[in-house]
Amino acid sequence: MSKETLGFQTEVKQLLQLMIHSLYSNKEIFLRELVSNASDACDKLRFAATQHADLYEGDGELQIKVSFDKDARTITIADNGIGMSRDEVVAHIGTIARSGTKEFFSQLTGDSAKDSHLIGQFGVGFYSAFIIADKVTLTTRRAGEKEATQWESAGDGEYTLEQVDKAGRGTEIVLHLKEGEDEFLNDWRLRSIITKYSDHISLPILMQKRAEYDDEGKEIPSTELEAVNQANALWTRSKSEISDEQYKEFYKHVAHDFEDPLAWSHARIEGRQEYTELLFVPKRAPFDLYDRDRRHGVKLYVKRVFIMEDSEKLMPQYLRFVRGVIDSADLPLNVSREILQQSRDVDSIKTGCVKKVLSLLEDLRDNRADDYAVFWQEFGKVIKEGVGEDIANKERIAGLCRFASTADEAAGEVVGLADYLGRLKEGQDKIYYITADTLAAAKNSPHLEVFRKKGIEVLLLADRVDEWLVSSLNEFDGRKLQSVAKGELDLSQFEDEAEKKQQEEAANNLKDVLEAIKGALGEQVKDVRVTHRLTDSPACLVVENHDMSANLERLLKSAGQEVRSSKPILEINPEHALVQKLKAEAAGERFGDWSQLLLDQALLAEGAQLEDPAAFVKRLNKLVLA
Ligand SMILES: Nc1ncnc2c1ncn2[C@@H]1O[C@H](COP(=O)(O)OP(=O)(O)OP(=O)(O)O)[C@@H](O)[C@H]1O
Repeated sequence: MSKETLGFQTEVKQLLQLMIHSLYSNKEIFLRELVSNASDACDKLRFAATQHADLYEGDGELQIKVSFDKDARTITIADNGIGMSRDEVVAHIGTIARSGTKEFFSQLTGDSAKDSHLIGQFGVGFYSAFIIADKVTLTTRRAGEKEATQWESAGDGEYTLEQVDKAGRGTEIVLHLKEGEDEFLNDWRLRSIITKYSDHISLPILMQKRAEYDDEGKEIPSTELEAVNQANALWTRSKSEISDEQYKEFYKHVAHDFEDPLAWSHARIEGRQEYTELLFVPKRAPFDLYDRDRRHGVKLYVKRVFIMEDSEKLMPQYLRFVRGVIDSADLPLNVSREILQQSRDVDSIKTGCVKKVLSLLEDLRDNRADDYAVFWQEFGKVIKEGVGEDIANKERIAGLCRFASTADEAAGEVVGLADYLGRLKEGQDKIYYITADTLAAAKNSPHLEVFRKKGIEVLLLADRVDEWLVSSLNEFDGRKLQSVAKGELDLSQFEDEAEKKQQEEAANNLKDVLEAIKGALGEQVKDVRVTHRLTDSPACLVVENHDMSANLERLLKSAGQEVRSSKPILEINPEHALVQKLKAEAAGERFGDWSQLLLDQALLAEGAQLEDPAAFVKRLNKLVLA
């Protein structure tokens, strides 16, 4: 087949530009990325060969070779891993086959200073070659196939594809260096980059042996190769032999991340199941955190043979940001996805690893508050999913959660449930919260008025996932969670006799008016009653304890779900001037309008949309002008 020219996907062009700008000051990472890909390709071959040993084709020793040619001004990275077929080259190199990519790139502003941090969320990979090269030639032969494919591009929007001959399987990448990048045509420089970033790779990374000198000081060039790295899998070494730097570099390799991790846990577990886990918490959420098809999770190895990546079997959804490896000593090597789905052994590994991650996060929470704040900012909403998802660990996960609160509102700090319990008022036996669709709506909700007055703290829940969280968490540390917008409010333990008496009288005085309002509003409300929740507002809405909150109802409706509305109860503030006015107008012709206004403003205050806003405006104007 003759040479064909194809165009890059638009996003690839954008990625290349972004990368060259944002990574120029750290350009040596191209080698880490290419070596990392080569090592993944060898891992894949090793696994494929557990089923088809002939894939090794007499070239059994997996390795990566790095070389350079001063005269040609090229650097070559070659592996004898799985290689790629022509179709795979088109699919993987020249296209970014990740859903959400378009949306991600639409966030770019074109201002490289502003955009440069975004590259970290995306990962750099193969294209990082173009930071230092103005032409890249990739030649690859898929294991088990005869034909090889050559891909070549100057990174300017197009690439060529050609069928070629290649001696062995695997991939060879030749970088033709840009003007001014000659510092990389240097044995010492390349070796030190490999040691810095890729020492932990479990395969040997080979380079030509250093030149020796004869007695007369003449160079004897050697054609022998030697390993530049330690070439044993990092997680198999003992903790005391691994430096923080090495852990960080290993993380960047497994996670394809660009930044250091926030924390990690490394342990060898013995007992019913024997395995090693090395798990990392990233510092930043990837752009596709909420994408169901996202890739890159925890990698499963069996006796150091890579089996697969990104298995939900190894980490629950709410810990989907965790990266790293689990290496089992007991699972069979030819374990398939299907077997994994049902394996009890895998379940017990997962249970153990989840506990490790939770301990790691608790440690972060208790001992590294600033880092925990970073973590919470990035992954808090995902962790909250865990309260509903992981019943066995519900209480621990709830203990990790942070919420906005009415305590110290000015500081805008988020608080944990344990902090809340530590500040309970004398006689308080519940954890109070309010849900709303924005923090502002929660904060300004009329339901909080009496709590503010009495100095009782209320948690302000405004994340979508919060409704799910509170529906799964009835209590924490033995204390019930109670919505301030649900049920009859009983704060009698905080009230003195005089207050109680006054409330009773107020309710008695308004008895007839309550009935009249109820009559005027008809089917719109379940009941109308006097409240002690309010100090400043005339009215608010509540639902019964077992009913769905109005906020959840709105969330479900906006997600297109059909929900049976639960009728609210209108509670009115006997002290408020508007209510007093209503009482005075009880027999008047405007009573119906006043009642409707009371209901409508209570709805607006909790963030609801009126069914007939125009009628509301008309009614309001009529009453104002009367
Ligand atoms: N040396 C190689 N041998 C075989 N396949 C490779 C090789 N290098 C890259 N690939 C294929 O190309 C794909 C894209 O590589 P690229 O480095 O762009 O992204 P990645 O490594 O998958 O992820 P990230 O973008 O997060 O780094 C890889 O997933 C792999 O399928």
